[in-house]
Amino acid sequence: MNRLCIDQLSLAYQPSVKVLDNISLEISHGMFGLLGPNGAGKSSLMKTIVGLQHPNSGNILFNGTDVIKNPGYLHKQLGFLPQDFGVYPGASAYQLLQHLAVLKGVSDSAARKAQILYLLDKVNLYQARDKEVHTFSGGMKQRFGVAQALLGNPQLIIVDEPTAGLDPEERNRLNLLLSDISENVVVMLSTHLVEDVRNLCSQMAIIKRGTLLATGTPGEMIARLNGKVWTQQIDHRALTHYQTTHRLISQQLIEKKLHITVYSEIPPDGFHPVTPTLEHVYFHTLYHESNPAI
Ligand SMILES: Nc1ncnc2c1ncn2[C@@H]1O[C@H](COP(=O)(O)OP(=O)(O)OP(=O)(O)O)[C@@H](O)[C@H]1O
Repeated sequence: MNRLCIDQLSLAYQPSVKVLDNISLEISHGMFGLLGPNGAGKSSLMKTIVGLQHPNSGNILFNGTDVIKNPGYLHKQLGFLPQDFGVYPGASAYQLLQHLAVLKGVSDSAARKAQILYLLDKVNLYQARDKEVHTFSGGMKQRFGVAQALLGNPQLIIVDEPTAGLDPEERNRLNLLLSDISENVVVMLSTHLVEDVRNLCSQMAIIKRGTLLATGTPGEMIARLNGKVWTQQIDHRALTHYQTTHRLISQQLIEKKLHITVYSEIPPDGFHPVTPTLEHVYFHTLYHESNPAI
């Protein structure tokens, strides 16, 4: 079984500005979802794991081997899709994958060809295999990026917002592919789509300003909110009042009427209970777990 252990990892791009602050995570095979708002440190964590950033302190072990000291050990087993994935002009999808597969050590030419065609089919680019990648649409480039990350049967796959910019059909296709692959390998993905984490991930973490706020299985994290989420339709002029007197999780307009959802351990006056969702967990964690003032 593959296992990634991150132990007390800290990173600062500039002295005294910590982008990752003492992060510890134990991740086994399956899909691991990393949720957090813009600037939380998701990409920085991923870049540090793959060796593109050197941490200020802490350890990263993959299957027991220290990958900060032995980056070569991880690179042989790693597939990575960065957020800003660039491509060389002039090369077709097939040629570029061929080149990248050789770099990844897929030395048998028949196996290499079979794997490239399989992946092109899986990411729905088989018909476009002879087109130059730099002419692809944003969504096609993203799908190409996922294909290159899967070359060479990696044991650790790290994908930074893999479905960003994809239409719903392509998003589903990629999610299914990643889910299939994650049966035996570790797939870490960052996303802003709470729904994707709920549907796909067996483990997850929420980070904010470089700090780990919560980790667990989506089911466990939702269960912790059972009986503690309440909703009510309110007059929009009363919103400020509720913001100061209740732990607001979300506000939503439904047919032009303002509905608020709050966290409370006892039934608040005028509210009725709702079944908690991962979105409630996410916003409750972001707004209240790091600042349980009210
Ligand atoms: N190379 C860098 N030099 C200096 N600061 C950086 C660098 N890269 C990221 N940062 C800062 O580190 C913090 C975390 O950024 P990061 O890109 O890791 O967040 P993120 O959670 O991936 O955000 P997003 O969801 O917007 O992609 C931000 O404040 C960002 O400005």
